[in-house]
Amino acid sequence: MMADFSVLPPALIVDDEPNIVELLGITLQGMGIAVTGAYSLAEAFARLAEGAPSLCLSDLRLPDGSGIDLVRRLHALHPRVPVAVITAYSSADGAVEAMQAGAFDYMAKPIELTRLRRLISQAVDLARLSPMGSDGTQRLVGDSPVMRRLRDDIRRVARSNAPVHITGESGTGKELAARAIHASGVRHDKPFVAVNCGAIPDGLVESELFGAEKGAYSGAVQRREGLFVAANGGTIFLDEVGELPMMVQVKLLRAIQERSIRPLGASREIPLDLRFISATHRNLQEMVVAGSFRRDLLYRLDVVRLHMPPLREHPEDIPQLAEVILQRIGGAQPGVPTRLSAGTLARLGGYAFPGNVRELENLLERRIALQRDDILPEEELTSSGRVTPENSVLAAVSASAAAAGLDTAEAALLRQMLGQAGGDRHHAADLLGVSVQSLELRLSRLSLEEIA
Ligand SMILES: Nc1ncnc2c1ncn2[C@@H]1O[C@H](COP(=O)(O)OP(=O)(O)OP(=O)(O)O)[C@@H](O)[C@H]1O
Repeated sequence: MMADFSVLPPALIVDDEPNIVELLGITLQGMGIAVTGAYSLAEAFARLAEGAPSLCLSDLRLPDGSGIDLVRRLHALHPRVPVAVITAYSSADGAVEAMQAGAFDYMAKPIELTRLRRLISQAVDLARLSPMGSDGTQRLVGDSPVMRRLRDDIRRVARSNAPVHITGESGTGKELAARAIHASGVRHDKPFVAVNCGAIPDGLVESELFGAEKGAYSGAVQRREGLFVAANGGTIFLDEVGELPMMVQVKLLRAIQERSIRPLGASREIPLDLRFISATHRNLQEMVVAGSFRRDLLYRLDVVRLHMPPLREHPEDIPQLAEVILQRIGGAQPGVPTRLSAGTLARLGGYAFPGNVRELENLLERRIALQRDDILPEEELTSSGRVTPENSVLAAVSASAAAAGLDTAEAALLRQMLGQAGGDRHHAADLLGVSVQSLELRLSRLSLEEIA
């Protein structure tokens, strides 16, 4: 779809080399975007004071300072204005710092026109993305403060091409988060390719990822496109990236730096326009120290970090998660309960879930497969997962509320259960395992009658 750029304010181009300002200006104008130029940091600051540009392209090295200061200033003044930096060719030095400061992307000199046009189109798409992004975070269930913050972080990082590294225990939703980043950004209509780096035999990783020409190695009976090329234009999600063999780590580093790959046995490079998202449940810093993961690769992958909290740190999300999962897996089967009783929820809340949300899913799937009611027998919650009272569900309803006193904790629990019951007192009483009269008495004692 051809965008209508005419309604945008001018783009700001900052470079001390007039011919670069001219080249960028001509390209932008050719795409229908008005431009304004600045030849120093001071001049750029003066332009910003006049108003927000639609987007900004700036050299990193300016005569009176660093383009990173401009990125910071722009990000602070107008956080939704996309800014990209132009780096010196050899090393793309400063690119990682610029993206950490808020640049959505970078481009190395000498400037390649096809790439410049793509960068500008992405910047325009970003400038037009609604404040909340095209929201791909709905599938990440949970209203706890950590989950809300996570969804905000995802929407924020979705407005950039910077590589994201997702850490977190197994089953915490790292892949779900990667998909949400992709779905919330300007690449949402392009491919998302997930690769489990640990699941590919060492000898095949290179050809699987980068592709191979027919006959490139013994056994290569036909040409292989490779997953990077399959994902081109979109996002590649490298799960368990710590499992990559050293030789492939070198090639991955090159692919990120050069933005191109050469399939095995091929004579030419293929240009790449990819967003990299990686994940691991291992400690890559430790692997770097142990010599099994390249420090320079970690530096390139870990530009923006997202951490997925283990389920035991937000047990207050268990009821909602259970409901969504039950609806998803049991929705088609008549008679399958889509809510759990208060007793079951309390037992689940007292469990540490070493396998996190995936374990909760498995547990609920088993219940449905066995066609049992929603009672989870003690023996299913293995002793390894048992937790201490301080992170049980009742404590977790609101640890801070509990600290403020018993009444506050009770009020928080009543609010939560009424919320879950959609305001239905009978249902809420069921969830709590008390009579409606008892629930009403408690509500009245705590002056909460109005919330139901
Ligand atoms: N917040 C959440 N809301 C809804 N479903 C979730 C949430 N977190 C995880 N899940 C579900 O739990 C399962 C495991 O999630 P996912 O595969 O993304 O975890 P992971 O961290 O990538 O696991 P691993 O490290 O084992 O690859 C998936 O079915 C996913 O849909």
